[in-house]
Amino acid sequence: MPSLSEEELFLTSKPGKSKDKSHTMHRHFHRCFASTSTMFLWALFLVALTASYLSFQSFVDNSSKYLSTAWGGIQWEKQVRASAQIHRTNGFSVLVTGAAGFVGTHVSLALKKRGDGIVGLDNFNNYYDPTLKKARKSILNSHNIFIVEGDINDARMLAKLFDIVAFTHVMHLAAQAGVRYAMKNPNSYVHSNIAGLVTLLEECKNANPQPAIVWASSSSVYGLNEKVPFSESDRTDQPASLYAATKKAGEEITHTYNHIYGLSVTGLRFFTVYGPWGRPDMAYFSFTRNILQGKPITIYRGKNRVDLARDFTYIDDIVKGCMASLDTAKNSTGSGGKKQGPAQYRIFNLGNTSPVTVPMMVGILEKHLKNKAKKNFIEMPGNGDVPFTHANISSARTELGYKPTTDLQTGLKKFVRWYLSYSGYNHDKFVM
Ligand SMILES: O=C(O)[C@H]1O[C@H](OP(=O)(O)OP(=O)(O)OC[C@H]2O[C@@H](n3ccc(=O)[nH]c3=O)[C@H](O)[C@@H]2O)[C@H](O)[C@@H](O)[C@H]1O
Repeated sequence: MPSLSEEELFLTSKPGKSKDKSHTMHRHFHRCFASTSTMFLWALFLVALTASYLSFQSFVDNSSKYLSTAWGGIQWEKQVRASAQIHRTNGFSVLVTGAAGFVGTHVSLALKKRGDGIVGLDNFNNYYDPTLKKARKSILNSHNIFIVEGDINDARMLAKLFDIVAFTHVMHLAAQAGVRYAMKNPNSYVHSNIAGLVTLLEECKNANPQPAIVWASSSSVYGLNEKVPFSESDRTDQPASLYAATKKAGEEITHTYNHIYGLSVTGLRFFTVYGPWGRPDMAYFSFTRNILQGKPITIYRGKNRVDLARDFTYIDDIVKGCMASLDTAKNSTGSGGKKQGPAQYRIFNLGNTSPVTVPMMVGILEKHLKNKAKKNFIEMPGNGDVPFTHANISSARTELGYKPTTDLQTGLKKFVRWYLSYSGYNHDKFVM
């Protein structure tokens, strides 16, 4: 049986005029239906398009939930360029990652004050109160330093920055810090200290010219070592925390990029840095807050009630070490992602060389705060802490001219002055 055409399917047999009328009606109906079905197909197509867009978005969101999209556009590019402008002869143009962090803020200001160009980058995560990071950002902005809100895992954003500015240096300070928090949120350490580092190095290696890199490692890489003071040549293969392990991994990863791509790398092992605008998760900071609020503090002790000790290092000394590292960093040798010759690879301890016990640190705070602490002593939990740190700084002294000058008494006095002013305990204005 011959099959009926679509048109025929809609034509029922009615004689005469009525047939014609009905034919016309059916034609009209058919046209209507045909356009409805076209519309239906279009609607289906649009639904499918929207669905695939949404699922792509959710893929992007899921795979990069830390990434910010608060970048891009003509105005943004203008701000980046203006901030990177160099205002001294032979000055640098530096990308400072973690710029709204404790060390990042101080280093950015020091660079700006001497006429270097800086672009800051920070993801403003909530590891500790982002209000403090925003307050630091305001200070930086008031010194004409622009801070890009973004994550070092965002390769597109980094590529854009390197597109806009020929950075001479990268001061890489963005990291997941804190020794004990690594037990609560291990993935945040992998995200920032490993994945983020690799993403950043990939962009640095691709950049033309390649920047020289100075970055923050940590005294924690010495782990369970007992030989003191800690020297750069000592073993670093027995970390006590995941934080330490990721910093150690960072040293190996940067070495690889130095070896394969000719990136100039300087790793700085910071020793318990403290001072104004510091990190609220650190002991000296949280103890200060508790002492003022009349709350108890917990002081850890080692085996046989031995006091823990740290080579507390004042922020201004650390800044000098960072600046000297930038100043003495040789150019990277690669170009277009290819190594052209051997490049500089350095690691330095930046400590104070005079460890102080934690109870002594508390005593100094009590004096400056004119308040007694309510102390609870407990045995150090197995949470990644090490019993003591002590830096040998002879390498930094010889090669960087690094010479720490602030003892814990003086440094904590400055910190307390800042803290009282920042927290509104007094109206003494603290100027950076
Ligand atoms: O040099 C580093 O590489 C690291 O320095 C810093 O780590 P730490 O030296 O462990 O500083 P911090 O937490 O202030 O504890 C100080 C002392 O107080 C003790 N401590 C701590 C907390 C507490 O409640 N009680 C206590 O006794 C504690 O046991 C310790 O003995 C940075 O946080 C870290 O990011 C990294 O940069």
